[in-house]
Amino acid sequence: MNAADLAERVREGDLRLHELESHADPETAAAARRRVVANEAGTSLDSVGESHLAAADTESTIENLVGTVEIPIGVAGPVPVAGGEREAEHYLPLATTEGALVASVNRGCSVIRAAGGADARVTKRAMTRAPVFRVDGVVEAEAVVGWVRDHETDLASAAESTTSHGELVDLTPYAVGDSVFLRFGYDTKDAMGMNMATIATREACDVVESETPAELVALSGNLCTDKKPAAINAVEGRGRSVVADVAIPNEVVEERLHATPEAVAELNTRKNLVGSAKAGSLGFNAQAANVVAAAFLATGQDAAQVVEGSNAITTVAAREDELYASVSLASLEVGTVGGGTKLPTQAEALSLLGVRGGGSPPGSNADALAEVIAAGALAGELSLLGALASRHLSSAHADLGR
Ligand SMILES: CC(C)(COP(=O)([O-])OP(=O)([O-])OC[C@H]1O[C@@H](n2cnc3c(N)ncnc32)[C@H](O)[C@@H]1OP(=O)([O-])[O-])[C@@H](O)C(=O)NCCC(=O)NCCSC(=O)C[C@@](C)(O)CC(=O)[O-]
Ligand SMILES: NC(=O)C1=CN([C@@H]2O[C@H](COP(=O)(O)OP(=O)(O)OC[C@H]3O[C@@H](n4cnc5c(N)ncnc54)[C@H](OP(=O)(O)O)[C@@H]3O)[C@@H](O)[C@H]2O)C=CC1
Repeated sequence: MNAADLAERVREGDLRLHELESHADPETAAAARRRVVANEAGTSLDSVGESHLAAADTESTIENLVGTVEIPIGVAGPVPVAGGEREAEHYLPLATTEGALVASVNRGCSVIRAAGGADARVTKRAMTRAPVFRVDGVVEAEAVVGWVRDHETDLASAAESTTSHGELVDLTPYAVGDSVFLRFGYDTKDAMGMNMATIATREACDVVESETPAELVALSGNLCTDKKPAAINAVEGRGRSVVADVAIPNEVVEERLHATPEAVAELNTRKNLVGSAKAGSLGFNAQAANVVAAAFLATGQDAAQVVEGSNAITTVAAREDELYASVSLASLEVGTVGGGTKLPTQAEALSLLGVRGGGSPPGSNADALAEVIAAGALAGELSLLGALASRHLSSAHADLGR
């Protein structure tokens, strides 16, 4: 059946919009859906439908497909990074519609290059899922928590039976009145790991329910915390915790950022530390989310997790001959397998960074991705701090962003 006929059957109530793939190939189904939706809205979805991405290749990333949205992608760099896993110098792909962003990160990368490169380290790996259980009260909560502490190995065996890659590395119980939360943390290797951690935790919950009086209320009890601003992620970390730093000779700061090291350091204290504290912000940084979001879109990460990616602290210190700068991203959730990483353009962006697919050893590609994003975030911080210190922010955006 062709797209027009399928669209007609949907309009007649004979087929539901999300059932089209059962009656036609994925491309025809998407075309029919476009017709129905565009017709109802009295608009055109021709641009949305003009895609290089084959509908069949979107499987397991989308439902009710109508096409694609295009986001420009630029590159900043190359940015030399001496990471825990590897030393590399790559262009960082950034997908954004904010004029001046790539120029800014590019300038920051040029500063990092002139300084001889950034160091970066992943300091923690733990993708978390925290189910919530119902108990009678505090006495039962104590008993359940005690049982969980005594049976961590059993729970790890149950959880790890669902995956050949994931490892349970942390299990922290929290009791609140008649609720018990168990925050499971997994090393998910090269996967961002949210599906993996959720499936594994479901298995462990079955054991808790069969061996204790606790009753599962929800597999996610929001203490995980996924896709919501939360202090627990900023403090304990989630996904990968990663730090990047650089020491920049004073003359490079003055030449490329048009500000003195002292001015940049003072600005960082007043803006990123004092200002953020006064605002009650979880992000003690200037624009880490800009780089995280643009890198996430380019490389097929889950965009909603930019929320956690913005949990970053930027520190800057004017030393005798150099400016020390660092960015610590507490909860950067990235993968090089799974999710949107397999889509062709996103996979190419991962290839540009040399981190496409599973790493050897497993986890090393996702570590390297986290480290280069952290170095990119550092570049963004340096350039924006420079622009603010030299009063160039508004003119830069007037020139490049409108
Ligand atoms: C715009 C610049 C970089 C000019 O900076 P400049 O030093 O005047 O420019 P330049 O022409 O001398 O070039 C210096 C370097 O910048 C890069 N560069 C320069 N132009 C380009 C370009 N067209 N395309 C790519 N790269 C570019 C490039 O690396 C170049 O080095 P070169 O390669 O020539 O040796 C600077 O003024 C700047 O970084 N401004 C800050 C802009 C910024 O950071 N915007 C980010 C978004 S702001 C936001 O969303 C968050 C905010 C601000 O609300 C958060 C908060 O509250 O703080
Ligand atoms: N379920 C949920 O609650 C949520 C899901 N998501 C979505 O979850 C998806 C991401 O989940 P995620 O678990 O990362 O991905 P996938 O569900 O795509 O699973 C990836 C699988 O790849 C396998 N794998 C192969 N090689 C490797 C390797 N080198 N390292 C790690 N795993 C490897 C693993 O299989 P095996 O385990 O068998 O070893 C792993 O489970 C995204 O689409 C995201 O949007 C986001 C938020 C919440």
